[in-house]
Amino acid sequence: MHHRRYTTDQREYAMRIEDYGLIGDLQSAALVGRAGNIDWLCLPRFDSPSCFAALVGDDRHGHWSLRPAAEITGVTRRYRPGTLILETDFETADGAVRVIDFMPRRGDGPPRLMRIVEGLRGRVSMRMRLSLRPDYGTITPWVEPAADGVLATAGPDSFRLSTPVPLGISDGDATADFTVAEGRRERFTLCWHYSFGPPPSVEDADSALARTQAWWHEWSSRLEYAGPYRDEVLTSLIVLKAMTYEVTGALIAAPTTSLPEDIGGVRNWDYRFCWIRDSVLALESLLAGGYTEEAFSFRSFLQRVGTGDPAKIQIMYSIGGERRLTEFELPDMPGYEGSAPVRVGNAASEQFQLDVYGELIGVAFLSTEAVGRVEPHLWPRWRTLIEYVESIWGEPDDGIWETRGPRRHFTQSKVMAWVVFDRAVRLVERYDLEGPVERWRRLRDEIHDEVCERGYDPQRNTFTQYYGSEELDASVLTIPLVGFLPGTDERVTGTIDAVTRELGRDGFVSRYSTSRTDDGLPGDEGQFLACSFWLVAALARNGRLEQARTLFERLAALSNDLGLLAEEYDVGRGRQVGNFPQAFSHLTLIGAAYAIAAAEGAADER
Ligand SMILES: OC[C@H]1O[C@H](O[C@H]2O[C@H](CO)[C@@H](O)[C@H](O)[C@H]2O)[C@H](O)[C@@H](O)[C@@H]1O
Repeated sequence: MHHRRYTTDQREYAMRIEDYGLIGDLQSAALVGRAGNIDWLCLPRFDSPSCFAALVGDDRHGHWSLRPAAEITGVTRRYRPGTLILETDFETADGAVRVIDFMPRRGDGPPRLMRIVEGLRGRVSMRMRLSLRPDYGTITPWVEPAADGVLATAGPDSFRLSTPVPLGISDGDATADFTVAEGRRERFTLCWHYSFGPPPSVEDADSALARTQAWWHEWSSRLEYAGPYRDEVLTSLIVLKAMTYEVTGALIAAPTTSLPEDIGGVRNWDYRFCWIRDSVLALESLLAGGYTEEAFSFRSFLQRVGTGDPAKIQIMYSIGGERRLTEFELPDMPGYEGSAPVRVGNAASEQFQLDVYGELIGVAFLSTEAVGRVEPHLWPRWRTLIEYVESIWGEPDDGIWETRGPRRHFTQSKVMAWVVFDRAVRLVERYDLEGPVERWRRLRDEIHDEVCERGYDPQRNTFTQYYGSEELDASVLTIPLVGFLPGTDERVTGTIDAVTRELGRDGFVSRYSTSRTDDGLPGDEGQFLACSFWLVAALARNGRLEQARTLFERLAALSNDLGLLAEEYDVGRGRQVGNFPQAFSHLTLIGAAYAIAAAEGAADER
């Protein structure tokens, strides 16, 4: 298996997933590699066709490289504290340079990606190549000189590169060779606009940098969390914020498509959509951190997309709220390290997943608790949804992992149906609302009894994947987290032990066994980081605080040098795998830190 390689004249760079950093402007995002290569960017939205897709292809599919021309002897990088402004320092024999990469928030302006090269020491020769290949690498734009740089046009898209550095044009690319001396700066601004409209005016890079930094600082300074692992929590919240499409309030699961869960395999999916599950859980983390604005903006998104017949509610939407996410493959795209197909769209959007109703009513309950009242126009909508769940909770579903195998009575799905009626009863009781509360109490208790009987194996003292199955599934680790059973219940203790034993690898856990569960797909996958963080939270609630801390720290150590986590970790290969960075991993990291904080608080009180 080969790594994707980056060549300069002297050296090849292998780009692992963790070699990338994220920058973004709350409407789209780019991945920047350690070698100064931007290999992924979609404009104008997260889910637009890419203009740089070397990440899942090669240099022919678009990239923007900016790095020393001579051999690089060392690379260090970091985010400016509390921001998404990335600084990469390159050491060479002739001196050192810093490349500052960021995407300023748009306001009324166009999408921009800015790169500032700063001389740190000596005089360093730099090489730049901007290779725009719109529509997932299928088009080479027409590139021509413009007043302050070049203009590249392809169909509806125009890109303007503005810089004082003299540019060349070759093979549809813009190129530059230049030298940066200590204390000097060179600036590059890439700006997108519709080719049929006028080119927008460009803000100067230094003031955009100052504005972007001030905005992120202000946002980060609002974090209301003083517990353990604060730095990791803040980084994760910044990642979640970066995945918020601020125009509509939707959140994406990850900014990439088709980074493989199994390197070389087919488990490659498009995550640039708004899953109700992932978004609700992310918002619970944002709410816990004191970020209420995002929660209410997402709630408005949900109100818009969820209008009408509750039977038509989808498990995911596009970030604009569109419903049709038709899945197709890009046959000419080789895939990350040969992991084909590269997919666009997501067929799981048509699945039936019972847990999403629990997440919806769960977040309705939480946001109500945050403000202490139910706005009168919301209760009729929530009640309609709760009544709809009365009619469907007994059906088999596709489950939280949205497997492409048969529908089942998944245990975790039923637990989330219990959440619907549990929160419904609490809403009526606490906020004096109208509703058939007696009927909901009975249903809540009926589902609880059913799960404890049919989703539980008394011989092995563990909850199982689905009714009557002997298979395990790490999703049942959420049982104590949603309040279905107390954390110290012996069935929870048994489930933690069984999942660790049977689904664990080197202390981290898989979602389920891909060989024993029919998920409709060939191949295997890595250890699912969200499940491993759920294990941390379950351990903390189970009174095993030391074990929880140790596992948290081992998981946090898997993050890259910038604190970013993909969906999974392949223990065998010692590499991050799956889409990157992934909201699910970061939001469960936050939940795990909060669970440890709560358990520490409880321990202090004893
Ligand atoms: O395992 C097959 C499925 O994998 C993806 O789903 C996973 O990602 C989602 C987004 O983070 C998450 O909500 C879900 O729980 C995960 O299983 C993929 O999106 C599906 O199309 C695919 O069937």
